[in-house]
Amino acid sequence: MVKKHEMQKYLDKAEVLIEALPYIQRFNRKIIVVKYGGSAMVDDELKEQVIKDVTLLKLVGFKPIIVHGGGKEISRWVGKVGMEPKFINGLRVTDDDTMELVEMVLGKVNKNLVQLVESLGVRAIGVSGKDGGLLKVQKKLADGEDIGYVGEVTEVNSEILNDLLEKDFLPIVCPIGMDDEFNTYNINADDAACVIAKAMGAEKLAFLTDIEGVYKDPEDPETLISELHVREAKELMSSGFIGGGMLPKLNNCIEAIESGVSRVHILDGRIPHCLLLEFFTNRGIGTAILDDENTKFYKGE
Ligand SMILES: Nc1ncnc2c1ncn2[C@@H]1O[C@H](COP(=O)(O)OP(=O)(O)O)[C@@H](O)[C@H]1O
Ligand SMILES: CC(=O)N[C@@H](CCC(=O)OP(=O)(O)O)C(=O)O
Repeated sequence: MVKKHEMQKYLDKAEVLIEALPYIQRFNRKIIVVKYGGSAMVDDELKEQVIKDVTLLKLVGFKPIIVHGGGKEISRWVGKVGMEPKFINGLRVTDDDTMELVEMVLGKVNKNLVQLVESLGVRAIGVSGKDGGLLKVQKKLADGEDIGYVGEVTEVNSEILNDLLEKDFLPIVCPIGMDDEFNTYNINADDAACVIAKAMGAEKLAFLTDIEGVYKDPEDPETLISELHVREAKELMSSGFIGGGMLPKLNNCIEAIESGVSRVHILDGRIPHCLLLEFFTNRGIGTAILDDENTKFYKGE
């Protein structure tokens, strides 16, 4: 029996569940792409919380697909073997040796995520973009410069992911692909998440990262932007205040919105259960990227 003085606690829990109801209805059977990267990946406790959130999304009837990164872990291993990690415009310069390391590290990250999801009682399948020709690529240049085995996705074989979802698996995608000659390429995980969200007709694309969201000025935490229209995002990209890994991320947000993904969000993966907070409460967190025509408030619709 619930004691009288404990009743409020239980009522509060009931309130939280009721608040989630419209969101559960809205995203029921909808495809949600979660790009998982940044430091939320290197902290074991946070990692477990993120994976628990995604499995919960699956169990309440959404169709999540995880696309993971692992850039920090790759750089750690690149350093371990005595090489220096190098990036241009947020993309890793990838020579033969680096490519080998990237594939080894991302393969390990992929299976570790599969293991975590399986341990929570949800069936997961880890695939690399090589499997079944999931991600076909061509060489990607950075400002016209050749940066090695870095791929730009030219084709997504969405049939594989649709089949996995159909059979109720949670697909976990590793951002590696092959070109027409079957050479292996390293794909920025934000790029991979964006093309997959587009090809799968995802309702929502959420980028989990290691910062609160997009800042107008990254030196000033007061300038966090909670709602960013595509037009403003493009202006911001040319302002010089967007740098490093935020460049491909914001570019992909714009690309996803312009290709019809309804909801695109950058979330702080360091906040425990940020995905649940974003999906199931009235309070938006992080930065929502919005269509220019969307004049309504993101969470107030
Ligand atoms: N204007 C900006 N607002 C937010 N982050 C920015 C901005 N400019 C550069 N960044 C950097 O982008 C990083 C996020 O990109 P990245 O490290 O590639 O994340 P992930 O590994 O999650 O893909 C932040 O940690 C921050 O250092
Ligand atoms: C071409 C390129 O830059 N590939 C990325 C792939 C991993 C990644 O994107 O990881 P995060 O999302 O955790 O940064 C890299 O080698 O770091």
